[in-house]
Amino acid sequence: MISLHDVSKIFNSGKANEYAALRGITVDIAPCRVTVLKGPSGSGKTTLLSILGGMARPTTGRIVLFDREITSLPERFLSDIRRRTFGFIFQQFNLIRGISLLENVMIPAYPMGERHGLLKARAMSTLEVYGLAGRAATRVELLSGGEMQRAAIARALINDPPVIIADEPTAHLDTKLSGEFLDHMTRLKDEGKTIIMASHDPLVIDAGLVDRIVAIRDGRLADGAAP
Ligand SMILES: Nc1ncnc2c1ncn2[C@@H]1O[C@H](COP(=O)(O)OP(=O)(O)OP(=O)(O)O)[C@@H](O)[C@H]1O
Repeated sequence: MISLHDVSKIFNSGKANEYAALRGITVDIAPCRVTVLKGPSGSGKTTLLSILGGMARPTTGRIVLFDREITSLPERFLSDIRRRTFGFIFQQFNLIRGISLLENVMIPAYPMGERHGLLKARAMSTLEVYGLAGRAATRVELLSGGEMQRAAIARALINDPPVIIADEPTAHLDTKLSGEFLDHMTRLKDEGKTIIMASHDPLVIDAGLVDRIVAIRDGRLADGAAP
């Protein structure tokens, strides 16, 4: 469903500090499966996730999403595809402090132009699924760690994207919360979502829900990794 063909990402191209974060990556992400990008710090996992999720463009190579080449689409088309296709869960969750949980969850849907009342009702029912409806008006910085984690998942789901992308989602969670996070991902997988996570956490890598591990080292697929 997402195919990268010979993708590279060069930062600071042509300058003294030029750096090749990804080199010659060819990979196919299967639908309705859980794929984990595994590799040491600095190996290129976040860069690869950003390219898979349409948040960054490759320097060279091609991206095909649902049989459509999206490599060179103008930003306005790409951002529309990004919003409809992907839900993002960031390391440390990146919730916006100072505003309520409900507003945080609604933010990714604002550009879709839906009527405010409808969007609010949808956000509330998503919060209900995650046991957070009673906390909707609470500023996010007042939530517990577990609530923040569920809030981040709810926000990623607000546009009902087919693909969830999570960058080191358990890096700042204890074992119990990490297990709960994986339980949520298992349920989403059962609902047919495609899940792509970057992680070097053994709890994630060895989890039963993982269908495929893509190992990365120094910006390349590690030896033996099939596309
Ligand atoms: N905007 C940028 N400009 C220059 N170099 C960058 C930029 N973003 C990433 N890099 C470099 O590219 C390499 C890969 O970074 P990336 O964040 O993808 O690795 P990672 O595997 O996700 O690491 P971590 O597990 O520490 O998050 C690193 O050496 C990083 O310093």
